[in-house]
Amino acid sequence: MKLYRAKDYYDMSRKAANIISAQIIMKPNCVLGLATGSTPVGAYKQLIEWYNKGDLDFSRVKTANLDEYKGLTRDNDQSYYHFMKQNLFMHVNIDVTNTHIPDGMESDAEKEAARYEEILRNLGGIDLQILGLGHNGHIGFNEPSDIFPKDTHIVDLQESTIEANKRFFESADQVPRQAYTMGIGTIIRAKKILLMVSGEDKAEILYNALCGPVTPKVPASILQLHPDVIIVADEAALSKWETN
Ligand SMILES: N[C@@H]1[C@@H](O)[C@H](O)[C@@H](COP(=O)(O)O)O[C@@H]1O
Repeated sequence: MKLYRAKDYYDMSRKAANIISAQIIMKPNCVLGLATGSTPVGAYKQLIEWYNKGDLDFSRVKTANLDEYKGLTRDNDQSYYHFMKQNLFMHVNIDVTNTHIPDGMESDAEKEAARYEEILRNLGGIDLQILGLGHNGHIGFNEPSDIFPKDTHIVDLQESTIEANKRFFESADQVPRQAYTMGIGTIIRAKKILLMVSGEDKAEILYNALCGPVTPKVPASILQLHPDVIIVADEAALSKWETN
């Protein structure tokens, strides 16, 4: 596990974008596992800037997103499909047929989970998986549980996640109660993982995830067992680390 300390959110974003760019430059047809949420937005912005300068080419890059809310149409401005379009895809030369996101409108959960796992298999595995960290230790939408879910599946979102994500919606009532997410097994099959963490509100969970026991009660703790994890966290997110 490699830990890169960043000064603040901006510095974290640039460091993470450097790691993503290196992946694209070294393997132009790489498969990127993408994340949503506020954490990776700055890194995506930086990638767009480098693309506009002619430094990056996304034409052969393939992507697979971690998760999607169940019941939101693609054009709903809170869907992760919409998020990816707005924050990255529409600004770079990526081929949309090379981008994959679970279909939130598929009501048959087993069918959607199987379809998404097959897509991931056909892509030949994820070269670099980008992750953010939920306040309860979730990665993707894998909520604290008694087991580490293996494959893509449907989840009931926990109250704390609904509460954390309501800032993107008009009210908590509008936050979907379920989502499709890659499983923990799906995530750790990625060859390399980049975990981005920013802010003091994530300090305690980051510390527990990386220094506490490996347990499905803290889903991100599984990362301790992955052979190639890079963490880019800012000083605020590392504050608990320093006092222990
Ligand atoms: N499903 C997403 C995760 O993929 C994300 O990493 C996490 C943290 O979000 P944020 O970066 O906004 O703190 O919560 C969301 O619920």
